[in-house]
Amino acid sequence: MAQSILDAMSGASTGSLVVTEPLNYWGGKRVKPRQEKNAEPVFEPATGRVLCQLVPCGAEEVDEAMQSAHTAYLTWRKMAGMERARVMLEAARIIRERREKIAKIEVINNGKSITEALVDIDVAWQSMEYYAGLAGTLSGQHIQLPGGAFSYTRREPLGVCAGIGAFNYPFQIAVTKSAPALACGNAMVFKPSPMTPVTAVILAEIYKEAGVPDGLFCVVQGGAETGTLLCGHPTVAKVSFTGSVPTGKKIMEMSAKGVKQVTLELGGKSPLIIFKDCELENAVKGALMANFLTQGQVCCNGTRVFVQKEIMPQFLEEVVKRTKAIPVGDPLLDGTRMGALISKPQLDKVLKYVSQAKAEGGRVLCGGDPFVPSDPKLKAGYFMSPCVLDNCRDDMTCVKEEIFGPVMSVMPFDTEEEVIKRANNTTYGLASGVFTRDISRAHRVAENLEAGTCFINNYNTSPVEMPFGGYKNSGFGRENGQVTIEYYSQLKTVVVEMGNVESLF
Ligand SMILES: NC(=O)C1=CN([C@@H]2O[C@H](COP(=O)(O)OP(=O)(O)OC[C@H]3O[C@@H](n4cnc5c(N)ncnc54)[C@H](O)[C@@H]3O)[C@@H](O)[C@H]2O)C=CC1
Ligand SMILES: C[N+](C)(C)CCCC(=O)O
Repeated sequence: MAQSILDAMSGASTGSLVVTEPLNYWGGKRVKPRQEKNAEPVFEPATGRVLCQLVPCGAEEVDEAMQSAHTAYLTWRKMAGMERARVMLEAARIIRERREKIAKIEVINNGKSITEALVDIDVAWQSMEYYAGLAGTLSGQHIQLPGGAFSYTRREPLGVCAGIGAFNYPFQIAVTKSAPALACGNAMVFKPSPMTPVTAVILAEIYKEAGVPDGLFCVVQGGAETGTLLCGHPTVAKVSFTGSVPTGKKIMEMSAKGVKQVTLELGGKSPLIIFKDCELENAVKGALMANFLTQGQVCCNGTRVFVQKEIMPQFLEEVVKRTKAIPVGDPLLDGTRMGALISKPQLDKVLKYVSQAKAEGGRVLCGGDPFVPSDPKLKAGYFMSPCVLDNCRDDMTCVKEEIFGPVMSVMPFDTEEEVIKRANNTTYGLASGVFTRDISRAHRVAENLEAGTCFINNYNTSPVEMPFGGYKNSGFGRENGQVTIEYYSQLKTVVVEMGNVESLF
């Protein structure tokens, strides 16, 4: 059943898919929404056509999903880590087997190129394999106490966790949150972004096929209101959120009321520092990777590109040449490297940042305009040409605010000391990057940058083994890597007396 829905949907091409199957999932099956009168259209970014209807879940539906997740949790938490691992490895195998189909649907819903979506799905099954591998390793400590007494610690699950996702990596975010959660013995109720509701439910079906108890991974659809219901629900032990800083602050406030743990993966305005002793071609490639993946809608993008003055002309010439050569268009074509932005309002917002940059003294070296592909079916898609802005200053809006579009701002610098100060002059702290051939400088810069990640001589690589998360307003908690186990589990101390109780009373 689940596979036949996927097979049918993935037969589509750009401009032809209409999704009518229910997008909620709990109790081991897709669940029809109750409040059809609240339906809102979801658009295919490449064509501007309606892809499906989004019907937000209300309190009753969220409650049903929670109960279903809690029931599954009671079974799942009792299973040995190795048993959970076996189920998760099967889920990883199924994702891998269906990678092309899932990627295709992700592209139709999100607008990114198929080349990128395939990488996203590969990262998803790798994440599942990685946390399956860790599921059997959860363990505690044995502590010897006087008189033969001792204590030991147990790493236990938290319970039902809520996951709230952004639109830019819909399937991958659902896996990045649920894989470590499930490995630790938790259940998860996940709410995707209302703009990208289609692929999370495919993950739910894959988990079911792999053998998780019904309800272990539930999907509820909706926007801010449904998200609020999740954060306030008494069953929820932890909220893991990916999205913007303003929403992250609200999530934290709401979670505080129930003393729920939170992980916040928020936005950024990351610096990429290119020294004159770098290998220029790699630095240029790195700058493109730091700015143009997923049409620039990536939280950890290095959008403030600081280039040492002496190499500025060569850098600009090369970066502009390569940016102009990026093939923009139908995201399902193999040759396309940049697809459509997520929505019309997002496209308008990004274009406005470009005009404002011009008004504030920036110079557009290329792109920054709406792009209309020649294919008639793409005429109403949300495309723009990737943009390089020169002549930027630290006080310009395009340098201070997260644009979330394909816009690179370039600024000159003189010295290491100066550039570190300028790079850190932001409330964000998600990522950073440095290109240099001087290894002492590379590590010194990495140490001094206030960010959760520093890439040396590359940018935006994302192996699942390494922790990812923010400093400052970019959030806290980590995703990926071993450390995430700590964010999805809690420690119990068991104290064992071997002698008589020495009472003071
Ligand atoms: N650090 C990270 O890992 C990542 C961060 N982001 C950040 O996310 C932003 C873009 O994503 P968007 O989807 O536009 O962000 P957003 O903050 O508008 O929405 C994110 C999610 O929160 C939900 N939501 C909105 N208001 C809510 C509320 N009051 N209570 C509960 N849930 C609520 C939305 O429905 C959506 O599922 C950018 O700022 C970007 O930097 C995006 C991807 C990764
Ligand atoms: C996959 N990667 C590293 C390009 C981006 C991951 C963070 C995000 O979801 O925006």
